[in-house]
Amino acid sequence: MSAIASSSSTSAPQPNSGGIITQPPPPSTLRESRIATHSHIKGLGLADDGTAMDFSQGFIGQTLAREALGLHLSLLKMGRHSGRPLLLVGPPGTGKTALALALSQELGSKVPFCAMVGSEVYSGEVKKTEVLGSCFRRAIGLRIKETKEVYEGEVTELTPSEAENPLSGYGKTISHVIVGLKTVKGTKQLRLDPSVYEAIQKERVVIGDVIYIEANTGAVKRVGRSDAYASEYDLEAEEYVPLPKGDVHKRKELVQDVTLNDLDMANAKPQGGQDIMSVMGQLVKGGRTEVTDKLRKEINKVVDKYIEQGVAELVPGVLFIDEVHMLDMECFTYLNRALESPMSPYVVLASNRGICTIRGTEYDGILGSSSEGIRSPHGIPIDLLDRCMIVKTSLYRKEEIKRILEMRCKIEGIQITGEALDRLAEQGEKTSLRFVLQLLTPSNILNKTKGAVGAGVSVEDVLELNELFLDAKRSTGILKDLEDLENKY
Ligand SMILES: Nc1ncnc2c1ncn2[C@@H]1O[C@H](COP(=O)(O)OP(=O)(O)OP(=O)(O)O)[C@@H](O)[C@H]1O
Repeated sequence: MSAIASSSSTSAPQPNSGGIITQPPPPSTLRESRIATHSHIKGLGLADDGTAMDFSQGFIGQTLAREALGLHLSLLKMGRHSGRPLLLVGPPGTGKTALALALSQELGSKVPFCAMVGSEVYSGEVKKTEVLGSCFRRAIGLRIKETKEVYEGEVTELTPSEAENPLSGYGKTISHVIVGLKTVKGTKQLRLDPSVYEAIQKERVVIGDVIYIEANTGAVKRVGRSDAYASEYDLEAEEYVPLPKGDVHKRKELVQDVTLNDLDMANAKPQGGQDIMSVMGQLVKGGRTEVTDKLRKEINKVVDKYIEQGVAELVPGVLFIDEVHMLDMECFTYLNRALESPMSPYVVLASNRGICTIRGTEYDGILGSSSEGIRSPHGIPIDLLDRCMIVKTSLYRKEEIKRILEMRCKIEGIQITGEALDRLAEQGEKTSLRFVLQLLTPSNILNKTKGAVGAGVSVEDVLELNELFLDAKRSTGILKDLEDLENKY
């Protein structure tokens, strides 16, 4: 019988010998909503000599900006970003977000990437600097190598055992679960705590999967599907792994990629179960419920110790702040300080504004006096601007817009005629790339509702859409006309 059978292991992460929890919760860097529009971007599309290829990895045009980012990428890979943020400036819809994403893709999936929008810092509940702080920590990775005692093998049996619920008298609960594990060398049957069963379910483990269970925490990790099942389907996205060698119960070197924010969250949440005794226990032991500066400092100390001992390695990632002009003076002061910290990620800022007021510097004084505030390029204080490496993006030509539209049509499965594409590209040159990209899906719906059979979205559909939707320029024009009319009478 297993040693963990009797231990009160829980699926909640437990502290390790260093006193902090290193078991990663689901990655906190996942943000998909803003990424979908950039699904065609797969990288910067640079040749080996660093020059931008005409059309590669989903990127068209913007060659100078791509090459500049390529150079930054090399600096980053050499670990020499030296706290200088990169600032992307240019008109709306010229690919600043796309460039930042491409940079993160070039760095690979193991390097954390955290994207935020400047206005996200404003909330009634959380301090602005707190939001910024947690984003900074989301963008700093830690690769931890630990040798742990594990039970590893292919699952041959998974039998939960039910019992009467002792608390309510109604319904049933799981009293334990029997898991059979097989390796090349042998097999073992484990009798495990119900919380481990929860962890098994969370990982969606089924018979035939290769898993390991950490002996002292009960954490379960699904490695993949056993090789023996490889011929089950002709086409599958499953990752197949060989049957583990050695004993089921062994010591194994595990590599975990976590972010500092993951560690903060895992250590801030109360540990233990939901029953009354655990809750009381947490109160007595001072169970923490929020991430405080003190907790972060404690974690930093342990992380420093790990790095010194060679157990962990710091992986600085990328923090992307879009619409940076939305930050205010307090945030910029925080940014300046955070950039100088030795644990700073690579910061990429983006703004589509020209000279504008820095938020937080304007005021309505007493006795009716007011100040317009400090005006600065891109709404960024001069001292921070001075530190930035600035890269400019420029407007697209008709031909480039046409190719980007063509690519998006392919990805979204939209059929469109050559003339309609030409028309949209022409319009994009006069309005913006984003506007015409946004017209693609509605034009397809319009075309389908008409029941038109043929080559797809036509010029008529595009013209009809133009009556339904206005671009920014036309909308401003209409407002101006109205104003003139009002002034006349
Ligand atoms: N050079 C390019 N090649 C391919 N697609 C592009 C290119 N530039 C922009 N796009 C696409 O155009 C759309 C708008 O670009 P993006 O959101 O990156 O612009 P932005 O400069 O960040 O705009 P804003 O200033 O309004 O935030 C996205 O779908 C993006 O993927």
